[in-house]
Amino acid sequence: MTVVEAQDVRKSFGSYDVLKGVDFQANEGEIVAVIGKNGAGKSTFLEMLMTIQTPDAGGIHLFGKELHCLSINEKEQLRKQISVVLQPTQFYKTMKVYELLKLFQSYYDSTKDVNQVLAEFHLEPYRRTYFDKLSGGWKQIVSLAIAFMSQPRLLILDEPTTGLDPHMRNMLWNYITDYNKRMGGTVILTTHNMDEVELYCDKVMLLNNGIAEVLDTTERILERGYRSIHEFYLQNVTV
Ligand SMILES: Nc1ncnc2c1ncn2[C@@H]1O[C@H](COP(=O)(O)OP(=O)(O)OP(=O)(O)O)[C@@H](O)[C@H]1O
Repeated sequence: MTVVEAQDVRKSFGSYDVLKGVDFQANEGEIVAVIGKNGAGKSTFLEMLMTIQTPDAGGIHLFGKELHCLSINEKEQLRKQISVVLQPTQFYKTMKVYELLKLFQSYYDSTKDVNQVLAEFHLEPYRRTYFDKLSGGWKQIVSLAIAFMSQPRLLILDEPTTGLDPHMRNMLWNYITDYNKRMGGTVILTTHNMDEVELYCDKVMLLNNGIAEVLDTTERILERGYRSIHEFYLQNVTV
């Protein structure tokens, strides 16, 4: 089943054309990496899938529904099936880990038990720690635990592992791949780490000069003769 489909999506900020006609597709159960250099428009594209930005032209279908045609109410229903991990905002600072999970449990009307979530994510030692006092890695783990409170069909992650040490990165990816396998959930993420793309992602969209220059499986990209996804990136993206 197609979960996300974008056709000829365009977006400009002033005179700067960031996306010049992007085509994209993600199917149920796929882990898809959106890659490209700084400023390529990766976050802008993800924000459209999150329904917080609208394209200037082109269409986006989520779960078979064209976003442009939905009422506010229908959009809200659709958002319930999506979880996102963004950079945490100011308000997280003043809350303890347990309080944050409790808060999102009620926002999402989740049946998940907060104590169970704390145990699953090895967060028990930090339950009374203020979010702001956690290391960058644990902040990301808490953000992911929050995202999973709603048991989403689609998970969108903007640079989830940036700045994390190898163990924390590994832990985060274990949660993501486990969710993907257990629930058949679709994951779309941005990253600058090409090793992670090769290890964990089924599919890659390379954004370059405002278009999706490549949209293919990691397997097929490597079959073209690249020794790694890292090499593929370096050969296809100019500085
Ligand atoms: N709201 C906005 N107003 C004006 N320009 C914007 C806005 N949002 C993004 N941009 C510009 O659009 C371009 C694409 O930004 P975006 O954050 O999508 O890129 P990115 O590929 O995610 O980059 P990075 O890898 O550095 O995070 C950048 O030049 C950015 O400055």
